[in-house]
Amino acid sequence: MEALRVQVLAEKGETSVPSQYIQPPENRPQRQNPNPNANANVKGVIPVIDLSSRTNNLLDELKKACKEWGAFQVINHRVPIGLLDDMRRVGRTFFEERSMEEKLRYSCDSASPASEGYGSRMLVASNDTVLDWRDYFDHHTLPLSRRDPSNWLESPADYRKVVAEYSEHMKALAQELLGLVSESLGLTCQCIENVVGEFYQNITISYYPPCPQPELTLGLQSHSDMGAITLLIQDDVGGLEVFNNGEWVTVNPTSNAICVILADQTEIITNGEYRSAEHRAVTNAGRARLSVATFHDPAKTRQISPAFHPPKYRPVIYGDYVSSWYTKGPEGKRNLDALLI
Ligand SMILES: O=C(O)CCC(=O)C(=O)O
Ligand SMILES: [Fe+2]
Repeated sequence: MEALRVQVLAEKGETSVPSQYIQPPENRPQRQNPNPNANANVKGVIPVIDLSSRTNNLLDELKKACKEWGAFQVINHRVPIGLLDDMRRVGRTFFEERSMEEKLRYSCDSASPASEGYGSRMLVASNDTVLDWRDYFDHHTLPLSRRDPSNWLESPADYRKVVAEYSEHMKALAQELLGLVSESLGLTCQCIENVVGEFYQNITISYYPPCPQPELTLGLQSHSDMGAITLLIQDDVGGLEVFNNGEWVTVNPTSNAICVILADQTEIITNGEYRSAEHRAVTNAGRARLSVATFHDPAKTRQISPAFHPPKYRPVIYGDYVSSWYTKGPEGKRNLDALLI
């Protein structure tokens, strides 16, 4: 069980998924509307923000996106597109070009949550949670004191260099975005970053093998991210969905865009002015999908509290928040709601 990876199941060529992967009916993805245009009229489209437009409009657009969605895509973000492609390329070689024996040498410690390496289960705790149709490789990238590139792949030859460069660019973009988010609320540019403190950054490559029963499964169950801000890139397959206005809306895969997902600590710091985005990944029967999520979190010892008065959330030590998330599971947003005053 420990070593079980979704990719192994997928490669067996079964026509049905094991029962642990079957979602209860209320969580199953809706069947796609056969007419995509009909969908577009009803559903919103996740906002796309051009970061090169340094006008007042930018802050207005950002404010609207954060308020209505808690997620948006950015373009013209100054992260080299070649680096996004490189990150996808080196990540894909791990899943598609290494033998299972080789891959398992990088297994994460399944007994401790969020440990670095190759894994499949987001949660350690209970036996009765439905499993995600996903494998992943997690890298601890920042602060440098927790970075040990010897835990990362050695090949392709540029793997570690790409991850290190990608980490740096994502950190800079996360800082820029938290600055803009702060300003859009009339706070000083540094405000949110000052509450978060030094970034604890993880880069997680997720790999969703084709699934024989996509209508019964989820690649990743509905959740909001725990930390401050997540920056995500995906390939051209698509599968990331954001919950908005009672509906699950697909984030269009755009190879040069970066998807920004506000996470729970940003909701607390903004005193609920901006909500963290509930999102999930759906599977498909045809093609494997790859995404790379870069999480920016506070230190476990950091106390997070709202930057506005009167506060609507109780202060929380980030490490306590994480423990409760791993114990209770991410379903809905009950960890965050528990802090509401
Ligand atoms: O693969 C995706 O698109 C979603 C990944 C994600 O939400 C996560 O790792 O927290
Ligand atoms: Fe997420």
